[in-house]
Amino acid sequence: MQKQHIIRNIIVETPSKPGNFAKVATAIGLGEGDIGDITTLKSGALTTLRDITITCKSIEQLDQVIANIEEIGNGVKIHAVTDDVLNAHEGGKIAMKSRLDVRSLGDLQRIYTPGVASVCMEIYNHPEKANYFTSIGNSVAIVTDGTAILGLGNIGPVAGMPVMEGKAVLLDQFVGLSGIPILLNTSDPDEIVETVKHIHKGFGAILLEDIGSPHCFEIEERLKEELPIPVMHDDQHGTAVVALAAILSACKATNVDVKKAKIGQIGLGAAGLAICRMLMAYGVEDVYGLDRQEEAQNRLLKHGGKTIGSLEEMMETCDIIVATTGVSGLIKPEMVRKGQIILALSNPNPEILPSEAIAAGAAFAADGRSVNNVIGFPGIFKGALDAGASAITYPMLIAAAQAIVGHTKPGELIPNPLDPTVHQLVARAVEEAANKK
Ligand SMILES: NC(=O)c1ccc[n+]([C@@H]2O[C@H](COP(=O)([O-])OP(=O)(O)OC[C@H]3O[C@@H](n4cnc5c(N)ncnc54)[C@H](O)[C@@H]3O)[C@@H](O)[C@H]2O)c1
Ligand SMILES: O=C(O)C[C@H](O)C(=O)O
Ligand SMILES: [Mg+2]
Repeated sequence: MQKQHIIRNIIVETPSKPGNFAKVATAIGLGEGDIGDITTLKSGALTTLRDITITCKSIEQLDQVIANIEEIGNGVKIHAVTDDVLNAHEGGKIAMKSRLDVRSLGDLQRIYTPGVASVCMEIYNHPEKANYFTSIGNSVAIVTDGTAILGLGNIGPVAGMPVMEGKAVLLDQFVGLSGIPILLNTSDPDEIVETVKHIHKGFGAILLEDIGSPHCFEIEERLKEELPIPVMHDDQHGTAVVALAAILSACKATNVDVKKAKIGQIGLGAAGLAICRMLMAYGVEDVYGLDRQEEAQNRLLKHGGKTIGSLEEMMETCDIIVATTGVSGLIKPEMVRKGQIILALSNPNPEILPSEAIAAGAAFAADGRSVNNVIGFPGIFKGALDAGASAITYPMLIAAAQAIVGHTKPGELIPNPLDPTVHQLVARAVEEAANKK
């Protein structure tokens, strides 16, 4: 099991004189806490109250940070230490809400009975009208069996629900789609395929999330074949789109021809195999893969990739390294080659911290927080639904990656996911690519 990040909010009062906040920041830094958002809650003549978000690697480190701040004295006081991450999850992050108000009898008759019967019959007689007169075309089922929740492993679908709710929040806020988590009490491929087939009619598309390998491959393939709506396993193809985009941006910045570069993928599970397949579909000639499981390596060979003997050999051979193993700290700084591009994408902790990789000589380095499928999946689903596509194809995924690259600032690997334009651009590119077929 992975070690966790401890995120806490410290409410600190300081005398309203220059330099006092600097003392608090130094105390946090000396305890190796990482400062995030800072909100001034009160700015009085005598004292100032701030809410400071900090991230620590352990509870012991958090205790050290708190002790450091308390030691400052001279009017610097901690009022509270709160767990805002946990608080934000109270009651869950999503809710099914009505878009219409029911205020009068007329509303009731229009929205519900008897009015609704005529809409039912309209759809019965013209099934395609369900797209206009229901929310189906705007709804995405977020399906998990809980077998590969982030890099936390098989913690089950209920423990994975906060991730599924998170994906729903992102679909809503970035592209206006309704994401509805479906938690499966089975990880048997036959049962999953059967269940999704039975419930698909209520959805415009199916997003498979955090389903472990190798069963995720069979499940996605079968559902794609058997359902008339888009199905995409986000950990495979959403991740592959974003990894391709980051690689293209890094190559642009370093004048490297991506198709001629040697690219090494460590971890050939859901994300890793899809990244290799995406790179090969883009035209990269030398894609090398490494996994501790032989069957995962064989899968890559079947898809036309190459394997390599060891982690050390891969780090020596390849110009670009992508890692999706779920193993924090797997890549040691001494393995990094000067000028390498390193994407250590495992969440919640990367195979090597970007700062360590850069200090060890990498030209570009990023982790799974910045190179994250959040940049891809909302626009991919929106574009596919807007196009009325029955499937999500490689040309649509490559168009998504190119839209991301087109919106990336020089010197950066990936755009800011909070920039709403990027999701609109991805959606438009995917829709256009779908319509080209
Ligand atoms: N940044 C993103 O957007 C993003 C998206 C998807 C997945 N991920 C991360 O990628 C990681 C893997 O996710 P997944 O869904 O592919 O899981 P997975 O279980 O399908 O794949 C992990 C693979 O890594 C291999 N592996 C483990 N330790 C290894 C080692 N020491 N050397 C070589 N191979 C090793 C395993 O055998 C397995 O095949 C997770 O941490 C997840 O959070 C990140
Ligand atoms: O959920 C994320 O942050 C990205 C990805 O889907 C993952 O499983 O790590
Ligand atoms: Mg995931």
